[in-house]
Formats: sequence, structure tokens, C-alpha cells
Amino acid sequence: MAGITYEDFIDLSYEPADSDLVCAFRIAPAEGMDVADAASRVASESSNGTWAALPTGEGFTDMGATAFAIDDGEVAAGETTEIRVAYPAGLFEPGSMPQILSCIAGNILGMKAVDSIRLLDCEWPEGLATSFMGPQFGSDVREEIFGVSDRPILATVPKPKVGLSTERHAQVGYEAWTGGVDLLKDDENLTDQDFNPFHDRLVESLAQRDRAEDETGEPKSYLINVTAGTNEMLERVDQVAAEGCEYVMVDVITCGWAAVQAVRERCEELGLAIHAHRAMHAAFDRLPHHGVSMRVLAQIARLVGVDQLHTGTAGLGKLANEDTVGINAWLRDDLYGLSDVLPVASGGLHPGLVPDLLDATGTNVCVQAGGGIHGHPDGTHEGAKALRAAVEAYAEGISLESKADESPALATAIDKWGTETPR
Ligand SMILES: O=C(O)[C@H](O)COP(=O)(O)O
Ligand SMILES: [Mg+2]
Repeated sequence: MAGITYEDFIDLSYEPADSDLVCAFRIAPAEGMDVADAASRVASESSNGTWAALPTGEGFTDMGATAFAIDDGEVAAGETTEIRVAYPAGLFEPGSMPQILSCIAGNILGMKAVDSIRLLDCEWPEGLATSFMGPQFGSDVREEIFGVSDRPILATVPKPKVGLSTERHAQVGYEAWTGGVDLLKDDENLTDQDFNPFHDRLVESLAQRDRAEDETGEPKSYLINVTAGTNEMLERVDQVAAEGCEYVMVDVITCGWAAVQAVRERCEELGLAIHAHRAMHAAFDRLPHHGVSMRVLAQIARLVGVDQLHTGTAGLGKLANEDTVGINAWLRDDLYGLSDVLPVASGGLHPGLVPDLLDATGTNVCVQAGGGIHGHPDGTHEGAKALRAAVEAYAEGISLESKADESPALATAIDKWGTETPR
């Protein structure tokens, strides 16, 4: 009977088929393991092989992956190099992100054949990419929900991030909306706690939203965090639609991609957009040589169908960022006709950072500031006015200093924070 060993998973002359999923990894081969062996172990363990030679023959379809490129075949122990692996389409269950990740980001992340391994990038073939729903609205939310095209949409998270009563949370929303932000956003760890129950918060915040819309004449919306176990989360999605909100927010990493897929299906029926918070992404992407890159996490988020995704602040905010600009470009590029995703810049932003941020990201984004609004010396309403003035200055092509002459709120914010990056 014919058999396979891990050495059968490398072929440097292989040219990937159009239907293959091609993944780039950075690997550090373990002591005593040469690069080619490590690369073939990666291809083997992530497709249909294991550490031992295996029987094949009748009743076996070869779903083996092929390591077909190695950047540096002579890499020394403790150093890294990039490899590329091609996976045949038949290995994957179409439309199942958990199954795909159990291959390309599964056992190999802990395999002793490598000291470290990072999934850097994927080239998604059309068949696999279009087996997912993709976003329902993508960056069209700006026009469709807010009628805005010349500036970023603006969001704010009430702070402190948890502990505010429902009444105070909704009041903070009212002050922020009337000050000029478009979206009130829940924080990632606010869901349904005793101090601020989900349904009460939904109803009271939307009542304040309606008031703010009447007073300002602008559309406003609310990113309410529906994150929970999947069944409960779907119940909450239904409640959000029933109360007349346009969005739900989901902590996509902590609740898991299969749950996000379930939310996406329900949101198709209900016409709701999905705002994706990426809390916990850094467990996968912060160490540069190991894990799964934010770029790949963003690709997954687009495929499963979120409309807005936190992708960082191009290094300007309080959180470590990986290539915000490159990731945002990928989210906007054509992907077999799937909608794009609106990038959200969040984490330590304040008005003084707006010009540099928008120079880096462009204006087709959502800018979120929590502390940068509620920490304003004159409170939330003035903080929101300052952020709005900063993005308007950018759209008008004038400096923050000139705009501050006509916006005391912005002048106060600049006075307090300048253009410094917080930590
Ligand atoms: O969830 C978020 O995006 C953060 O709460 C941002 O808060 P910050 O603007 O105060 O950093
Ligand atoms: Mg937060």
C-alpha cells in the first residue's frame, strides 16, 4: 500500500492552482530541524498528515497541502523565514470559518517542529471567499445611515467603561450625539450587567437618540454590544431590530467566528449592520513572530461579514497597532464583489490627533474617541463638539489652530492634550 510521510508535503516547483488557498507563514525552525523539514511539517499537520508515516491507497482522497516557497532555505536556529503553503479547495468546508481555521491556524501553532510560527497573510480563492456572506453594507453605512461622504463618521464610548447606570449612560449618549458624534458605542465589556441591563439600556439610549436627532436634524445611531452566548446573542439582535436601531456590536474574537456567522445571518433578515470590536486580538497578533496576524483576523472578519472593524490608529493611539494602513487597504480592495469593511480607528484618540490620523487612514473611516471626549475639561458635550470641529477642519483643509479660533471646545481640547499620543 502506498503511504505518505511529512516529506511528501513540500514541492518547490509547485505552482498553486487558482482554487488553492495560499497562506504565508513566518516560521523559526526548531533546533536541529532544517527549514525544508519544518515547512513540510507545517503543510502536513495543517492538512492531512501527522508526525508518523501513514497508509493511503483505496478510500483515501489526497487533501495534502504543499509548501512551495521558502524565502531563506539556510536560516540559522533561532531565526525566522517566510514560507508559503498551498491548500487544495477540497480540504475545506465552504462557509465554515471554524473548520478553515482548524487547518491553517490549528495544531501548527503549537507544533514542536517550529519554535514559533505566525500566519501572516492569506490569498483567498474565489470559491472559498464567496462561500461566505461578506458584509451587508460595508463602508456604505456612512452614506446609507448617516448621509455623510466628506468626513469620517464619529463614535464615542461612555467612560468609565462599565459602572454607569442606564440613565447616566443614555444621558452621556445624548450629550455626545448633540455635541456632534454620529454613534454612541458600548464598551467591549459592557453587555448585560446589573448596574446597566441590556434591554433597559437599549430602550433608554434610543429614546435619547431620538431626542438628539430631533434637536440636531442629523441621523444618529447606537452600537449596542449584543455579545453573549450565541442563542442569547441572537435574542438580543432581535430586540435591537424591534426597538428600531440600525446596528449591533459584537466582540468578534471573544465570542468566536461561528457565532459571528450566526449573527450575520440574522442581521441579513433584519437589515442590521455589524460593528466588530476586536478585544483579545492581541493574544493572537501582538508577538511579531507568533500567532495570527491582525491582517488575517481582518480578512476573516470581512469574509464572515462585519460592516465595521477596529483596525487600530496607525500608531497614534494608546494600543499597539500592526499595519493599520495596509490592513485598511485590504478591507477596501475588491474581493470577488464582496462588500468592503469600514475601518474603525479607536484607542487613545483625541481631537489633536485627527489630522495625522486622517492623513494616514483617509476619511472613509469611523473615528472613535472615549477618553478623548469624556475627559474634555468641560465635559462630554464640549468634548464631542471638539472632535467634530477637528474632523470638519480636516474636511475644510484648515489647521486645528485656525479652527480653534471659531471653536472654543476645540481650543480647550488642544490646550489640554496638544497633539501627544497617550499611553
Ligand atoms: O472600545 C474602545 O474602542 C475603547 O474603549 C476606546 O476608548 P478610548 O477612546 O478611551 O481609548
Ligand atoms: Mg473599549
